[in-house]
Amino acid sequence: MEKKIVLLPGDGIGKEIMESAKKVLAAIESEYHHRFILQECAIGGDALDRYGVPLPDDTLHACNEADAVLLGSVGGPKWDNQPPKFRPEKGLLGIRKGLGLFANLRPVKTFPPLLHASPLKEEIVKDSDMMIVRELTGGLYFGEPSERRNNGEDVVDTLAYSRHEIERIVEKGFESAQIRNKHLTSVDKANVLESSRVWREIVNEKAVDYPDVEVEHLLVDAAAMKLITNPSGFDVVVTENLFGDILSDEASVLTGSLGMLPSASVRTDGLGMYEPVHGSAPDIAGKGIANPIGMILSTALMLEYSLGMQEEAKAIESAVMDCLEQGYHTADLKIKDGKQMSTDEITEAIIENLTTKCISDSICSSYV
Ligand SMILES: NC(=O)C1=CN([C@@H]2O[C@H](COP(=O)(O)OP(=O)(O)OC[C@H]3O[C@@H](n4cnc5c(N)ncnc54)[C@H](O)[C@@H]3O)[C@@H](O)[C@H]2O)C=CC1
Ligand SMILES: CC(C)CC(=O)C(=O)O
Ligand SMILES: [Mg+2]
Repeated sequence: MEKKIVLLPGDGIGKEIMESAKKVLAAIESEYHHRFILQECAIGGDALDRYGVPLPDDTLHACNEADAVLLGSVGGPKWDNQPPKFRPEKGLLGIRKGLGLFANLRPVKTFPPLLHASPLKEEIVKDSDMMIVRELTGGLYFGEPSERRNNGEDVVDTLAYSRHEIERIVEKGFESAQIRNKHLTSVDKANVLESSRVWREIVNEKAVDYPDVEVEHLLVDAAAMKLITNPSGFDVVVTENLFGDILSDEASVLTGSLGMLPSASVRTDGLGMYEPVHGSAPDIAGKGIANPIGMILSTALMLEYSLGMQEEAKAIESAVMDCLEQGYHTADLKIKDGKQMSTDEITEAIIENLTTKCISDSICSSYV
């Protein structure tokens, strides 16, 4: 198969982990005889430095023409004092909105070899397996007005949603629950926010169309607590943009590191942008120690969801698991034994597992 993929490395460790994704894609190409046409484009601070804007038109155009998009991460202290329109994060928000990627799917599943790497007790984290379905193109991150007033004495941000925006993400949540364990937790702040009360009404209306799915409503503060006291009680979580952003970073603690979590940002026609959950990690950027697993698993999600390569995606996931079982890990995972590796070393270890598995299982031959 021939597929066109746009790569948006971005800033900080985004550039480093994108190199890992490229190596994994090259291994998949050679093992499965595919051809990936890769086009690298600028976004975030990198785009600001090179073109003066965080999302150049050419980048958006290239992404629209592609079969899928892979993103590293954006942002960093260098651009923190830019005016709002010229912050790297505006580039990320702009590409999500520009491509209409309204649903951000963030799977959170613990890895058996890493149960002891979580700061939470092993018996608490051990059966965690959830999908956070986060609304991605509405809410506080996009609402207008968003500005300082009266010489900075007052400030306003706006949380706005249309019925349509809520309906489509809630439907995505129900659909995801139907193919998983048929339990949907809708997270809101309906005791305070009008937008949450409408959200809750829409969830209850939609529930009629999905009688096989059990629905539960949780206020976001209680959800944050339950996420770390009883994480295995969640199957699918559907929530608005800001709550989903915060809860997914919190949920990453179950796996041992924020660097482990992948995500898929999708719309209805199959185009998707795939990105790790974490940011550009300026504190470790340039040291060669970033954990590339969230990025590599995002690459697997891209193969599965946008490129129709389920077998290849499984091969990557199982190579990652093998690597963790062999005791290999990066410095962010607090593990006493095992072997600590750099970004490049662990990428090579994953690729070694991928290619060895391909040869020994002969799973690739059917794709020749
Ligand atoms: N999707 C994106 O591009 C996102 C961008 N950001 C941006 O990233 C910049 C830094 O934000 P922070 O709050 O520091 O969040 P962050 O997610 O970049 O880092 C938080 C902590 O997790 C660690 N970490 C994150 N990913 C890691 C990895 N793969 N391997 C090892 N350790 C990892 C970092 O070293 C840091 O200690 C900001 O400019 C922010 O706006 C933040 C979140 C998402
Ligand atoms: C940098 C933000 C715009 C987004 C974020 O933190 C995220 O999508 O996880
Ligand atoms: Mg975030």
